[in-house]
Amino acid sequence: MTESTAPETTDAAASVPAEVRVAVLGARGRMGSEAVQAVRRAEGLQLVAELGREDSLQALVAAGAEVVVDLTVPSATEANVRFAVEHGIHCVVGTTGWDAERLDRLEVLLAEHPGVGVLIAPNFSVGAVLAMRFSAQAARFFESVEIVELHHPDKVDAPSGTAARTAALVGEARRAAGVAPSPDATEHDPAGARGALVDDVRVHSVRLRGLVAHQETLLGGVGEQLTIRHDSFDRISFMTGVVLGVREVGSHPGLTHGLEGYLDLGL
Ligand SMILES: NC(=O)C1=CN([C@@H]2O[C@H](COP(=O)(O)OP(=O)(O)OC[C@H]3O[C@@H](n4cnc5c(N)ncnc54)[C@H](O)[C@@H]3O)[C@@H](O)[C@H]2O)C=CC1
Ligand SMILES: O=C(O)C1=N[C@H](C(=O)O)C[C@H](O)C1
Repeated sequence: MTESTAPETTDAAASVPAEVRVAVLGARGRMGSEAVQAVRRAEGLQLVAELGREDSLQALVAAGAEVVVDLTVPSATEANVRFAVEHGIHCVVGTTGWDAERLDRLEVLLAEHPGVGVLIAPNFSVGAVLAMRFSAQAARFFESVEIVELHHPDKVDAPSGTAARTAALVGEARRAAGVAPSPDATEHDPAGARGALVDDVRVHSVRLRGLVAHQETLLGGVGEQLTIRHDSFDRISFMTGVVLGVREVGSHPGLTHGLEGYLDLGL
């Protein structure tokens, strides 16, 4: 654990714009270690704590964190966020596992703590956010839609949070437009070769050494196909979104689901 204690206010410090005090949870992981560097580089942000699995969440309070970035594991993220919200600390969450039930519980918690902001971002990359939005926009114009997500083999969850969110957005758009589920004559699939069904959309998960994070939305109509593909070749692609989230979350009380809540996509 690395942390610094909360500073005392002095008259001299009062004239200098305060830096946002940021803690990273999961700081030694693939994303967390990148986020630590991004926060260190970012103007106006001060890294006050880097916490790992063994560290007590009380260190967030001791360090005077104003914003916590959660990049841990699906089994830990809800308890982390609950602790932060209950202590008045804003949260920027990239960890997966935020299903509808968890989001509902979080909204109830946030209603009890007005003024605290939480961003749940299935993907911090601007390209991925756009790909999700484009997929939702296109969804009603095609008879068939399936999603293929491709990730590094050290990823512990499937389907990816991005794919689950894309499927939810696509499913919602198709239902709103009265479009039927994609046609599929499969009668016999004992091995589950047709993938997972998420919001009436088939999602296929590939795990392959050499990959980082990639996704295709395949949209099929009679005699044509549209493919919306996004590739993150490096985790640096997520850092603009992490820093934007940290800067914005304090100005957006309550729950924001998706980085697009802080972006003017003009769509
Ligand atoms: N929203 C986005 O743009 C992105 C989200 N992710 C998600 O972020 C999460 C982390 O991904 P990776 O960094 O690749 O995983 P990782 O396994 O490399 O890192 C997770 C880290 O969290 C630590 N950890 C586990 N429980 C903890 C706890 N209770 N408190 C503090 N630390 C704890 C682990 O020891 C590990 O160091 C995953 O859910 C992944 O899907 C990953 C990339 C981009
Ligand atoms: O584990 C990862 O690597 C990633 N996780 C997120 C997800 O599950 O969607 C975001 C991105 O795909 C990378």
